[in-house]
Amino acid sequence: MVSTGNNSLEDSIWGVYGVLTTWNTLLSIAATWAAYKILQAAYNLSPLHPLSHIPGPRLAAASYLPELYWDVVCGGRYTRQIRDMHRIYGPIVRINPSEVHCDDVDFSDEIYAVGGRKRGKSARQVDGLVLIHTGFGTVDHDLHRLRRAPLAKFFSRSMIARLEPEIQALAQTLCDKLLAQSGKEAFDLTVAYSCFTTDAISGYAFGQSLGYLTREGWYPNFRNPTIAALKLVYVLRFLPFLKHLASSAAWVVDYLPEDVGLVVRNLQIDLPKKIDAMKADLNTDKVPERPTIFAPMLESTLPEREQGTSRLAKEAFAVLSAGTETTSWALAVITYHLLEKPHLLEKLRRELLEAGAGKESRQLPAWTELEKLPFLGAVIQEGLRLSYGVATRTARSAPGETLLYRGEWNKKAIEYTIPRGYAIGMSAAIMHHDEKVFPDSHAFIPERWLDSRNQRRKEVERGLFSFSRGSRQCIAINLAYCELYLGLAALALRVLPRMRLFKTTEEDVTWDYDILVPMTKRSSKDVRVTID
Ligand code: HEM
Repeated sequence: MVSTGNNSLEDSIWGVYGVLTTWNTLLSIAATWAAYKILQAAYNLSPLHPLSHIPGPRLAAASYLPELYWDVVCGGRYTRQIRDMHRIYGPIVRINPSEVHCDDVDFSDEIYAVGGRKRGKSARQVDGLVLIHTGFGTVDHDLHRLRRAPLAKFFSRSMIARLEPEIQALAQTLCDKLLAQSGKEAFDLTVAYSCFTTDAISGYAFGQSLGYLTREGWYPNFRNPTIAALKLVYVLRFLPFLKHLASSAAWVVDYLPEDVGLVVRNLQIDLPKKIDAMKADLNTDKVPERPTIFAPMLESTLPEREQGTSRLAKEAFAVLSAGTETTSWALAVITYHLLEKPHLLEKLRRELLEAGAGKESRQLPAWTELEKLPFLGAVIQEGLRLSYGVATRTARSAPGETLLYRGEWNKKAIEYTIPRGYAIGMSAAIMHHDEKVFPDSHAFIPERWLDSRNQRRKEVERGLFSFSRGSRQCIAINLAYCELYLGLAALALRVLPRMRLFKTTEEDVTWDYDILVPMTKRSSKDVRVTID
């Protein structure tokens, strides 16, 4: 059909009209959204808001923009801003429209309470985690208790004591592998330690270790993919729907970079397979060769909806990722300082030798004996302090109580109420530099943990926040200490005297930004060493 001139003019007018209408609609939506946000910001700033009495920057009280800017645009730098806010506004500050931050260790037992006092997690904090439906990622107090109970038994002191021979053996394998680098080029020690901690937790939790220490070289390992996943935390906090894309990644696992593929394969393929096999074994009463983390979850009184394969796989994966980076980074920080200050290493070795450990011996004193050594314990505490564990704030909310803070600021008494349900948190990266508790806080000084009788100083111990506190503190403190005591003792006796730092300075172990865990300057190449 041939169109007339009138028709094409009419089409053009309708076309322009269509475009204008679409633009108008989009503009109206944008204007409505902007008006809504302005009204919301006005409410956040008004005396009507339940947090209006808490001091802090006005922009942070009005909107999440400062947090978005520092954590997403600048990459994990809001904790530093929060630290600076405390210097201006005091120990209690409002850091965003719905959250308060505290910098007073004396209030920590109220925020991280135990003994039947309910503590939820902040929903915004959990939104950044891919590991939804895990204990770690659970907002509600009661549901968290239900999910944590079977795991807590698995990580009890008596269970970990039974694991000691295995950790001893792994510590020696780590030393063998490090010594085999003798005369070779420099390598990344952080990655080597991560292979040790990954083998320990994977062997214990899944019945079969990932075997990174017995493989040639240090790659692939679990550190790189864990860091890659954690880098998304702040983006997901602002765009939480994106985390659901992760569930489709199993389809493309063969095309992903090797280390990212490793995470996806574990989470989406290998762990669900193990769980299904374990479920089948339980149905046939087959006794597993050794306990795994799945047995207590499947045999517990968890309701059936909590025992789905996908949820259990995520829970197991959370344990794997929480158990590797924290402990290995603490070991790396300790190693750096011992190599940088040889008199501390000498002192530590002397203590170990006096306790009966042989110079080149592969047999260490028992974990319980090592725990009695004051200087070894002090070195570990100081390493935990300067490695922070989780550097970012870990907020809690009290759904059933209003919290009352009483303290002092600028020599005046202050008092604030934190209304029920509102998140309030503390950050290890800030607390561990409280100069009142840890004078010269950036320096590595193990002696600060000991008094003149070589006993631990209680007031200093109270300042350590590495494992968090209360009902949601780290579930695997026993395992972490077991790895640190045995790993460090073996290293100090057999490897550290032959280890040299390579192009590594204090900057390479100093917190610069965070992605839950602390990160050093982006240009850093981690702790690199050679072996004589
Ligand atoms: C130096 C070593 C470690 C440090 C500093 C550390 C630190 C922490 C912190 C601060 C939390 C609380 C996080 C929050 O409040 O959101 C936590 C929770 C947790 N950690 Fe650790 N951790 C360490 C080792 C381990 C190990 C070896 C494992 C694994 C076996 C592990 C498994 C977990 C789990 C499962 C949770 C969640 C507990 C819950 O929500 O109930 N951690 N850890």
